[in-house]
Formats: sequence, structure tokens, C-alpha cells
Amino acid sequence: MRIVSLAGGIGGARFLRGLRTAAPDSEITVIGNTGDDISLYGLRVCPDLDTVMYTLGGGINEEQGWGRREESHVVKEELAAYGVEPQWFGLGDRDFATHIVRTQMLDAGYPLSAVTEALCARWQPGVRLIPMTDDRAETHVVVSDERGRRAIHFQEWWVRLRASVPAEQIILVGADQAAPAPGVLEAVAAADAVILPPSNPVVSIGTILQIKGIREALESKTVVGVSPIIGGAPVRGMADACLTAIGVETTAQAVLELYGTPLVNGWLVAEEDAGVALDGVEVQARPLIMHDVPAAADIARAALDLAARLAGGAGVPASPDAQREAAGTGTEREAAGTGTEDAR
Ligand SMILES: O=c1nc2n(C[C@H](O)[C@H](O)[C@H](O)CO)c3cc(O)ccc3cc-2c(=O)[nH]1
Repeated sequence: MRIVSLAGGIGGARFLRGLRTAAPDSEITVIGNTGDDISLYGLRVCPDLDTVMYTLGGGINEEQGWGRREESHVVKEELAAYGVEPQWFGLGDRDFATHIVRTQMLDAGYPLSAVTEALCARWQPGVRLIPMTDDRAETHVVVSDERGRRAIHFQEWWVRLRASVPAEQIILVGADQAAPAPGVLEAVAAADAVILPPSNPVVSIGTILQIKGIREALESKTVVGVSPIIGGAPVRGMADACLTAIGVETTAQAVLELYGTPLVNGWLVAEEDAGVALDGVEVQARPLIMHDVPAAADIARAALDLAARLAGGAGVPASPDAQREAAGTGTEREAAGTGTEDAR
């Protein structure tokens, strides 16, 4: 089975770990968000691509959801000792190596998609990770604060300001010149199912959908999305601040309408959002907290089952829960209860 998934950062990567578990024999292509990318200290940093690569490759700092585990910050401290700015972005020593290799290859003329393939050769994420574009397209945010009204890089708004200053506009700078990276449209065309993980609907999924041709290519496919909003709030991150910035309510209904039809054909919502509805979309309510990999795999399996039903296909073998539900003997999932509330 060929599956395509659009992914942002932490929530998307954790969902993809479940998707890989739920469909081990499928060919999964991940179209990664590069709007968060930033140039720092002469290096090109691709936070969402690295979060997917490290999470699926086993190198992620699990608590943070970004950056490497077993990390140290000697280079960051030395840069600070020289008074080099910015000091609000925490790059670790191991992580620096990724940005050095990436920048070296970009400077040698390799496109970001080739660089990403080379980095993934080491990490073996078990999916094909393609950046949404090889062109420069960065998310910038217009804010007004004591320094007046100005555009700042998304990372400064997200990390230094913690989105505490309202974003008056969120702009993907370079969107009109950016083309889908090689392989992106081909992967979508060949897909049996497309899954939208519970990534940030504005600055991750929404960003990818702004790249010329991607939304149109997806509209002719069977697409199932997983709501990133549960009971009116994002599980993690600041999707609410991003949705407010574009005048969209922070609800599972509003995000479904933001994606809209004909893009989305199926939509998974949490049980407390069971009333969500939109003409032309099959909505299914189920637990959506990714407590751990098995929980993420259950959600991914439910998304694939729904996609298969909508496409009229066979899909992956249904999970025991799905078989019980189909047989009408649906049993309440025992409240997982154990494990820490997963972040998204
Ligand atoms: O909140 C933070 N997020 C940090 N992030 C997360 C990043 O801002 C987000 O993952 C995405 O850009 C938004 O999804 C990093 C990600 C990287 O790949 C590399 C370094 C960082 C550093 C930080 C940081 O200092 N603080």
C-alpha cells in the first residue's frame, strides 16, 4: 500500500511513528514542512525535517520532541561567550553536525531534497522524507511590540516570544516562487491513501498546502485527516495562537472547514468533538491522545481503515478494535490511563 503523509514537527512525527507501526509493509512518503527553516550562524536549520528524521530514526530528545537525545551545548555556550546572536534558539552539539552537513551540501549545489535523502541514509527513518519544496520559502510573522510593527522569523515568534505577542499576519515568504520538490507530486499521484497527521494546521499542514500544485494534487485522492484540536484546545504547541492569527476558531470543526472539501474526505475527531460535521466528509470520533506508540498506531490504523472504506479498497488489516466496531460489538477502549499524557 502506498501512503503519503504531510508532516510538520512534533505531533506529526509522533503520529508517523504510529503510522509506520500500523502499516509496516506500506511504502510511506512524508512531505515535510520547510516553512520553519532558518539560517543561523551561517548554517541552514530545518526543524520539522529534523524532527521527523530524528523521531523515526531513534535520535530524538523524547521529552522535548525536537533536537537530539544525549545532547550537550558546548558550542552554544561558546557562541554566547562571543556574544553571537541569537542566543534564544537552542542548538545542541550533535544537532550542529546535521546543520553543518546540510549547509555543506547545499553550498555544493545539492537541492534540499537530495540533502535530506543523504541525511536520512544515516538515520533510516523507515519512510521516504521529501521537503515540500527545494526552494526558499520561510514562515514570517508580522507583530507589533515596543519596537514597532515588523515581520520577524516564525522561530523568533515561536521560540523567543512563545507566541505571546499576537501574530497580525502569518506569511510564507517565497510561496509564489516555490515549486514542489521532485517526487512530491508523483508520490501523491501514486498514493492509495493520504493522511494528514495532527500537525499544526496553519504553520505546518497549511504551509505545505500553499506550495503550488500540492492542494490540487491531493484533491483527487482519498484524504483522511486527524484533528489537531481536542475539546477546543491543541494537545501541545500553540496551534491556537496560529489559528487565532488567521481568524479561525480553535475547534475540530473549524480546522476541518479550514482544510475543507474536496481536500478532506475523512476526519478523525476526539470523542468530545463527536458533533463535528461537514457535507462530503465522513467524521469518526475516537480517542486521539497519542499516549505512546501503540496509541498512535491505533489512531493511524483507524485513519487508514477509514481511507480504505472511503476509497472502497481493502486497506490494511483492521485493528481488533475496528473489527469489533464493525461487528457492532464495539467495546469501550479501556481507558489507557497509564503513561504520560503525550504531547503533540
Ligand atoms: O521551543 C523551542 N523549540 C526549539 N525547536 C523546535 C522548533 O522551534 C519547532 O520544532 C518547530 O519549528 C515548530 O514545529 C528547535 C528545533 C530544532 O530542530 C532545532 C533547535 C530548536 C530549538 C528550539 C528552542 O530553543 N526552543
